[in-house]
Amino acid sequence: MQYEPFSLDLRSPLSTAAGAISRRDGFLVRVERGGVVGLGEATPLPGWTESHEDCVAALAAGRRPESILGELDDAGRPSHPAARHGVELPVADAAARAVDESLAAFLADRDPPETVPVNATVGDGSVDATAEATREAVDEGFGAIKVKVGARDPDVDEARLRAVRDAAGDGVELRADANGAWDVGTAIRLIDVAADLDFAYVEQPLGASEVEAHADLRGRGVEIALDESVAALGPERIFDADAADVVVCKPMALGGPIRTLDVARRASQRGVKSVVTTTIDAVVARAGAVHVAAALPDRTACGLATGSMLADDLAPDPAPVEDGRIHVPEGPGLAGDAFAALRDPSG
Ligand SMILES: O=C(O)CCC(=O)c1ccccc1C(=O)O
Ligand SMILES: [Mg+2]
Repeated sequence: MQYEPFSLDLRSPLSTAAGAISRRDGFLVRVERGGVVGLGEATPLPGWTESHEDCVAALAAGRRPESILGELDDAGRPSHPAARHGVELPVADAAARAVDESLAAFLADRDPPETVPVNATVGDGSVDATAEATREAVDEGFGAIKVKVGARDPDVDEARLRAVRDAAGDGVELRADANGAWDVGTAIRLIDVAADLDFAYVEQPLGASEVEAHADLRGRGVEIALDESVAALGPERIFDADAADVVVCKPMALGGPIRTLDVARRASQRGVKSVVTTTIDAVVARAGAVHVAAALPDRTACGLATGSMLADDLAPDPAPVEDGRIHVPEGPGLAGDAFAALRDPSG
């Protein structure tokens, strides 16, 4: 196993209620299996994964991939999800390449679709900037748009939600992500506005640990999606409390593509929908997440249109967004020969 660090700036910071994300520091990982080099990526984001420091320590030189895969916490969840993702992805990539299948086909129970629908991500901004970003997303062909809320006064967020629906028109699926910023009173108020505007879901209205309170917010005419809660407490806790209509599944936070698909399958068995998203990852992890989305048991727009947020990347994107959809790379593995230069250990 080899890993090398990278650092990528965002074109402009993504402003959220949990702070702005302006740079992504991670690791490109290579694992060789039976003469086949698999590619992976570990890009930690505190709040969803271990710290950068803990990720480095988990990947530290000389560690065997198997030991990283097996490192679990008391609840049986990966203790270093980003590092684990950095190992599980190349192992899966190499295995898929060895049998000449795309990663999606290798992971899925059935033939994966050729494309997956994705949502545009509109960061926090003024009412005008939010409306403008929404119009741009509609013009680009997105059929689903997620807007970040919770960073501003609730009156302003209410105006922003109305501006998004106005700018998007009736046919577009809308989502709002508060990143845990609201108290129960504010959440009820904004959830009722979102329901009135026919939003599909509100993501993480309350703090990550507030499982029961989230359960109480369901059934108000807009679905409740959980993201930080899934990363912090694990999916079982969410399922057991009936706390979510939708679980946000970030492969980087859940410990890899196979783990993520396992969570999505368990969700589906419980009637809970899954949405696969990135933590604004580089191109290798994004491609991995596209394959996971293609292998999902149900079809919902995923939060994978994050590549354009980066000013630079590790390689050209083999899975760009077109008309609100991403074409799933044909393979073998992650992206056929598209990542050949990254696979070369001397490069
Ligand atoms: O889901 C999306 O549309 C994009 C991904 C996204 O919003 C995100 C990106 C980095 C960290 C956290 C989040 C989040 O969903 O809260
Ligand atoms: Mg979120």
